[in-house]
Parts: sequence; C-alpha cells; structure tokens
Amino acid sequence: MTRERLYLFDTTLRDGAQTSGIDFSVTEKIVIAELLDRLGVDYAEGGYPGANPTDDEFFAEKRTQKARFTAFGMTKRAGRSVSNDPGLQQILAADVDAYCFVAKSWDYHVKVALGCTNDENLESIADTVKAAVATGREAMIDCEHFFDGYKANPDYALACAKTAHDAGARWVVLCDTNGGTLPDEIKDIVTKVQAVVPGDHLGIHTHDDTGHAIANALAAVDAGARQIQGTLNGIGERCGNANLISLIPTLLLKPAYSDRFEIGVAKEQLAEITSISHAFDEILNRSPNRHAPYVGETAFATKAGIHASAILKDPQTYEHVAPEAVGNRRRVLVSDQAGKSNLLGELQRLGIAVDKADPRLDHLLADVKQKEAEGYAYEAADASFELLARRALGEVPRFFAVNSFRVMVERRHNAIGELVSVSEAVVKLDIDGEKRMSVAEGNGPVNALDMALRKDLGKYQAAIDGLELIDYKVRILNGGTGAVTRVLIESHDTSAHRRWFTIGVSSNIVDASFQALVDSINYALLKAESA
Ligand SMILES: CC(=O)SCCNC(=O)CCNC(=O)[C@H](O)C(C)(C)COP(=O)(O)OP(=O)(O)OC[C@H]1O[C@@H](n2cnc3c(N)ncnc32)[C@H](O)[C@@H]1OP(=O)(O)O
Ligand SMILES: CC(=O)C(=O)O
Repeated sequence: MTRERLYLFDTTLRDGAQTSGIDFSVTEKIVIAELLDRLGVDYAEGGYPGANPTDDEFFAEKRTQKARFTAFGMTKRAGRSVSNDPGLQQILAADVDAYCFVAKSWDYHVKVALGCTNDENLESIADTVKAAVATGREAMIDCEHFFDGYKANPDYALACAKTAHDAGARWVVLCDTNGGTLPDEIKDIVTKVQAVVPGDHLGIHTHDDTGHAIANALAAVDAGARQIQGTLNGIGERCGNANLISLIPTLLLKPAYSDRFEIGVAKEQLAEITSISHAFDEILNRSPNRHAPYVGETAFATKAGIHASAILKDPQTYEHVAPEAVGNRRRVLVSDQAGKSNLLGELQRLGIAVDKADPRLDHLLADVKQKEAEGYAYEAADASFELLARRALGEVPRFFAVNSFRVMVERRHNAIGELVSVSEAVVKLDIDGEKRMSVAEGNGPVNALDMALRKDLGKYQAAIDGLELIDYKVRILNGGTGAVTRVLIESHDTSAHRRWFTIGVSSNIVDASFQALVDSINYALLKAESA
C-alpha cells in the first residue's frame, strides 16, 4: 500500500518564542536549529525577520541545513503595495527556502484588528503570496483564527483559504489561534475546506488551550491536512502548540497513522527523540517533564507490583510501544506499591543477581515498605536504594562509622559591623578503629556538615576527590514544625561522570540531611571500590 507524505513544520523558534517566560538568545536559536535538523522535521520556522534584533541576527547568521528554513511575517498592510511595505520587504529579503505569512481569515478580525474591508484583506493575501512566489521560494499562508472565522462567516473564511491557494501558496494552514476548537469541529471544517483547496495543500496549526492540540492536529490529518505545525515539547503562545515530540512517535509507531502516512523522520531519528527533548529542556534551563508521553522519565516506569510481575515476564503486557523505539528506557520502581518482582527488576538493572526464592528478598521488601511508611521514597533515590539492597545482601563494607556530629549556627556582627550568619560543624568518625575529628565552616548547617564529613576520610579521601553536591531538595511531610522532613540530595562525581540521588528522613532537617550526605559518600566509595 502506498503511503501519503505528511509534512512536519516546526515553529519552536517563532510561536515557541511567544511562550511566556521563554526568551531565546541568538546562540540558543542556533543550537535549537541544529536540534531540529537532527530530529528531521521538514520545515523550521526561524522567526520574524525585522521584528527584533535577535531574529535579524539569527537570520543573518544561521539557517537549517536539512529542514526548509522558513521566515514568518504578516501579509502586506492594506492601502499599501507590496513594494511599499517595508516590513514585508524585510521578510522577502531573508535568505530562506520558504515564507509563512499570517493572514486574517475571520471577518470580525478584519474589521476590528486590521480596520480594513474584507476585500482589501483578500487583496493583501493574494498580493503577498504572489510576491513571495515571484522570488522563486515556497509560500504558505497561516489562516489565523480560521476555525472561529469559519463558524462566524464560513464563506469569508473559505474565500481567504481559496485566495491564498489560487495565488500559488504551497500550503494553506488552518490555525486554531485561540485554541478553543474541539476535534470533531476541526474534522468537520477541514473536510469542508477541501472543497476549495483540494489535494495536499492544507496544513494545521493548533494550540493546547483545551488540552486538545494533538488530538486536533490528528483530526485535521484524518480530514485531509497534510502538514502539521507544532513545537518541541509543546511550547508556544499561552498553553502551547501541538507537541511534535509526542506527535512524531504516534505518527511512526501507531498503525492508524504509520500504515497510511510517511514522514521525514527516520526510525533512527525517532530513537534520538528522548535525548532531543531533554537537550531542548537543558537549553530552556528547566527540568524535563518526568511524565511527558514517550520521552518522560516515568513514561515507561512501573510502580505497581502486579504490573512489574507481568512486565518481567513480557514487557508488552504493560507497554504500548517499546521504550527503546523512542530512546527511552523501562524502569521498574521500588516503593510501597512494589512486590518482589519490582525488587528483582531493579536489582537486575543494578547487576545484582538474586533468586526470587532467596529469603533476603522478603526482608529487603519488608524493609523498603517500612521505610517508605516512615517517609522514604526510594523511586527518587536510586543510590540509597542500591545501598539498602546491597547491605541486605551483605555486599557493602563498613567504610567508616559516624560516632557523632554537631552543628552550630551563629548570627553575629563581623569585624566591619555587618550582620552575618556562620555555620560550623564537627564530625567524629571511626575508620578502621582509628578516630578522626573534622571541623568545618559553611554557608549553612548542611554545607558545613558536608565540608566536615568530607574533610578527612583517611585512606578513602582520594575516592571522593571529584564528589560534589549539585542539588538539595527538602520536602516537609505531614506539615507543622514537628513534621517529618525528607531530604533528597543529588551528587555528581566529576571524575567518574556519574550522578546519583540519596535520601534522608527525620523529624530533624539537619539529621535528615546528614543521612543523605552519608549515603552519598558511601555510594561514592562503593562505586570507587567496584571500579
Ligand atoms: C497568531 C500569531 O501568533 S501571529 C504572530 C504574532 N507574532 C508577533 O506579533 C511577534 C512579532 N511582532 C512584532 O514584533 C510586532 O508586532 C511587529 C514588528 C510585527 C509589528 O509591530 P508594529 O508595527 O509596532 O505593530 P503592532 O504590533 O502594534 O500592531 C500590529 C499591526 O499589524 C497589523 N496586522 C496584524 N496582522 C496583520 C496581517 N495579517 N496583515 C496585515 N496587517 C496585520 C495590525 O492591524 C496592526 O496594525 P496597526 O499598527 O495599523 O494597528
Ligand atoms: C499563526 C499562529 O501562530 C496562530 O494563528 O496561532
């Protein structure tokens, strides 16, 4: 069966730049353009030449190599000719493969926002498309508010789409600009537009204001649209655009689409999609959404014992696609919802061989459940879990013992009269029967304890040289000042390029922090020893 070509149009660098809280620098735009080429989209909309210095510099410096590099702008202003519209001339002068012009297609907007007549707007659309086509490049029109416009005045909305098409636009893109349209309406209206724009010329641009951006894009495809616009990780104006990172796996892995369509993203590129999505979040300086479809850390994580038991027998029992297909991985979590199968799955991943009938496994499971009831959360603290498991199996040496620790916080005036807060910690350790005492100052009690703990580990000192704490999170369980505190610490061994999480729980925040610090050091020593 021959499959139809479906084109992917990325607007991360244009509509994505309209996301509140996101401001791309030129350098970031350059890196994102490279990510888009890596992903394999057909079009990459770079921004709006002439709208701001960042976009001007970006268009002067960089273009995508594989994706058709596209400039965005608006149709010519009414009452002016194309050659007499400086904004439009700037767009036409950009070094691109294609242009995408936003045009009004709702008569209410023509009247209120443009303040011109319906015919003048149609003339702007036609003249702009013709001028773009005359440059030898591809032209497309984003019909802004198409669905709301169609509901208000179907004849005029259709006239806008037809005018763009007749003037030579390769694509007429129907935009759900306010994001309020539902999938059935999209399907119905796109079907009707096919009467005036036949063939593979319709595109769809959806926003996620009702949580239907992807469903709406797919509904449009079902009705005949052959270009989908969207963004990396779904960023975009207000609630965002259709998320290409979710759409691409669906188009490639779900027979309802993969049997009917081919897209420009190869299976090998699909296997990079998790890493591309996370790299994009790095650029945005934010943590990836752990629950994101396909690419989230928990997308293939199972917590329930009954699921884990079946997954270990055959992963397909609880997975809709193979995690490897999207470059993700299966995770079997250990928590209070776990059974022995979860433990076995996690131990297997850690390279620990143990028989399901081994009674130590029952003790370990009981221990995990007891500690989870006290407030521990091992699914978030891989290293603390590994220590707990290996200890239960007698595989963790006693590197050092903490005899005591003390921490003092003092607020006082320094020599020049400024009010400062100073923390000082004392840690007493026993290493192979030899007693050691270290004192350190820090910018807070946990920092001081960390310094003191790591100051003198005797023969183990070299093994923690590259160790640094990179994140510290506190969560209060049960509320109130007598509450239980859970501390999660992320550590990084710069020499071994390894990251891990440890946990501590106590009614005392310093005590909880100290537990997590001690676990972190024990884990570093365990890994150094096995290396
Ligand atoms: C649905 C969307 O997401 S469309 C994308 C929107 N993106 C952006 O607006 C980001 C970039 N925009 C900008 O930097 C600026 O708005 C610019 C440079 C484009 C224009 O700036 P200004 O000339 O100062 O105009 P301003 O932004 O105040 O208003 C937009 C003008 O464009 C007109 N306009 C809006 N859409 C269109 C259109 N499709 N065709 C022709 N004119 C249009 C408006 O009527 C308004 O005209 P007016 O100034 O005579 O009232
Ligand atoms: C063009 C566009 O971004 C919109 O109509 O939503």
